[in-house]
Amino acid sequence: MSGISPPEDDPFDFLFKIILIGDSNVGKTCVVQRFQSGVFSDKHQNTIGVDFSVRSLNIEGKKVKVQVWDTAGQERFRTITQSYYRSAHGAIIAYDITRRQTFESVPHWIHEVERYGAANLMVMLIGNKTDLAENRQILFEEACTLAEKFGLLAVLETSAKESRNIDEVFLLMTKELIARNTLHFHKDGPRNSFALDSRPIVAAKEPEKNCLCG
Ligand SMILES: Nc1nc2c(ncn2[C@@H]2O[C@H](COP(=O)(O)OP(=O)(O)OP(=O)(O)O)[C@@H](O)[C@H]2O)c(=O)[nH]1
Repeated sequence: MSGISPPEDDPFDFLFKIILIGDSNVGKTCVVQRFQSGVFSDKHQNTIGVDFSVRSLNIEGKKVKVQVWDTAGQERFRTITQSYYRSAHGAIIAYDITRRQTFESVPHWIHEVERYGAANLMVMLIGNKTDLAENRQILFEEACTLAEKFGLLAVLETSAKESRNIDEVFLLMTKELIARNTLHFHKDGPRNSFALDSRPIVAAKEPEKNCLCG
């Protein structure tokens, strides 16, 4: 476990905790590293327990602090990682588009979230490693069907290696969290406001690889 708490004198309008879960080796740590510092490393080291990182975003004039909890996918750390679900506002479940087994685990991760997370925890699905498209085993449409079945917020396909859709994942989640936490700003309700606000962000880079559910 590593990381530091954000300084208390660093002001922000919103603080959101997002937990990243999914099978081992799907690329969770690489996604977080790409989001936090813009780098990708081929050197692989399995996460031990949970790693913490933070990044500040400016969204529509609001300073948003995003804390990301990168969890170990390995079974032996399950008890530790489960204890982090409760305080999360959002969960991102990751699978590897080149390994069907990691996609078949997604319902298991959804059940974990339902079991250990808060009742209103927002859940998104990401299919990582799109740079390995020639080895693809899961169609994007399959992921959308699954996400709709379980009422997830959205599905995005990403590549930590090629920096595809990484910021978009966190922006999408964060914007929805802001919308849900500022209901009084949105006379049409959070869902409508969110759809209007967030679609262009995702569509800008990978129009065919995002699906907003619900
Ligand atoms: N080609 C490709 N490889 C990736 C990508 N993201 C991660 N990898 C590789 O996949 C392997 C696993 O990445 P990690 O980020 O450590 O996986 P993890 O899901 O955090 O694994 P655990 O810590 O065990 O849960 C590493 O060898 C990475 O270099 C990607 O977008 N494309």
